Amino acid sequence: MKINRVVLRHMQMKLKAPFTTSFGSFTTKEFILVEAIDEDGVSGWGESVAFHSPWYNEETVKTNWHMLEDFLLPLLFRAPIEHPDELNSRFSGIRKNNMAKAAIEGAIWDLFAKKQNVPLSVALGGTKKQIDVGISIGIQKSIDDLLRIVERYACEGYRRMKVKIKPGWDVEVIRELRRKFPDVPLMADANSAYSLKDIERLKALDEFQLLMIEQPLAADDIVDHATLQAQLNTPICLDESIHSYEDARKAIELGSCRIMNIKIGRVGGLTEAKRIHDFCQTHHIPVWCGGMLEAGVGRAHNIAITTLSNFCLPGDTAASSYYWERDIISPEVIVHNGTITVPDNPGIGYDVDRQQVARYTTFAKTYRPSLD
Ligand SMILES: O=C(O)CCC(=O)C1=CC=C[C@@H](O)[C@@H]1C(=O)O
Ligand SMILES: [Mg+2]
Repeated sequence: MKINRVVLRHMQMKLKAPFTTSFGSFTTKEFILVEAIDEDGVSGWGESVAFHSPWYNEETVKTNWHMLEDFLLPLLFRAPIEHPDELNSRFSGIRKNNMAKAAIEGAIWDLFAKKQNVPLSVALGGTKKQIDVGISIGIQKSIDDLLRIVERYACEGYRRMKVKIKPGWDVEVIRELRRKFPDVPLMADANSAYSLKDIERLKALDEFQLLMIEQPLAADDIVDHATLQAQLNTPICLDESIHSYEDARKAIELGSCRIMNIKIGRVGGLTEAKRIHDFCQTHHIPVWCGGMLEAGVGRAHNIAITTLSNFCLPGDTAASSYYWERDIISPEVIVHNGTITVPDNPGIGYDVDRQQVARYTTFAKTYRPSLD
């Protein structure tokens, strides 16, 4: 594939409801939409999941734009691409900045699948035609508000409920949830709000048959998580701690987790996500696809990777309508009784709605290979 040009668009989409975690709350999602166009005029689409501020990891919308403009696109334009797997090594001289790498790599994977005339899921080696999905619910003002939201989405058939916890909003909240929903598949995401000093409080969650506790300790830790997992019956799931195949290998070797949340942007792209998936599969560690409040392009990539066989727990890929008044893809992502039917059109499988894209674009810039 010879890339003729890449368009970066800075997007702003208003969330239907504020998203609150132990770090704070926001109501608008800013992100970069990447369109890579080849010499035949075919477009591949990617979406950066970096937030406006560095609360989830060290990347932001602005750092991603800088990395794409000054480093990654010049490397992309340097030579034609036979297969998207090449980009991992082509970008290997750039440290970290995984979300920026994943944004352009995802666009190239979409373009590659379209050129092969196969769905992205098939190009990745996925086999599932339907995927089970869960829903992630931010911290609410009251337990009653949380119970009402869980009730609504359990009735809609979502296969798993993910609620946020933090010190002071944990044991009592989970107890009330279990009282009202004794059988609903339930997990808690702590977003690193605890330390080993809280071990007794975290052990108290063992009585509630949670599917997992996600990222209870520091975002860059795998050692203390191993100490904690040895004392918890509930499986620990790592999210923020896992940035690469190497991190996944070390976490499994140390026994830091029994489940892994794979986010394409956090690990640097679909190629690395697939490597981690395969490694976890050989070590009997189930994985699921985390979410980053993606718009439709990122959501489509998440659906495609979730068709790999070891994605055996429901992920955070809810319907477009859970986040947006109008998404940027057509058709939008629909969840029916907790499942998504995997599109079988070429590439990401959804059309990008250019009218909606234009509506949410605040500014855009086109990049071409330099003439030298
Ligand atoms: O995209 C979704 O619906 C899930 C969003 C979500 O739960 C998260 C996004 C980013 C950081 C966290 O707060 C949390 C997560 O850890 O997965
Ligand atoms: Mg998480």
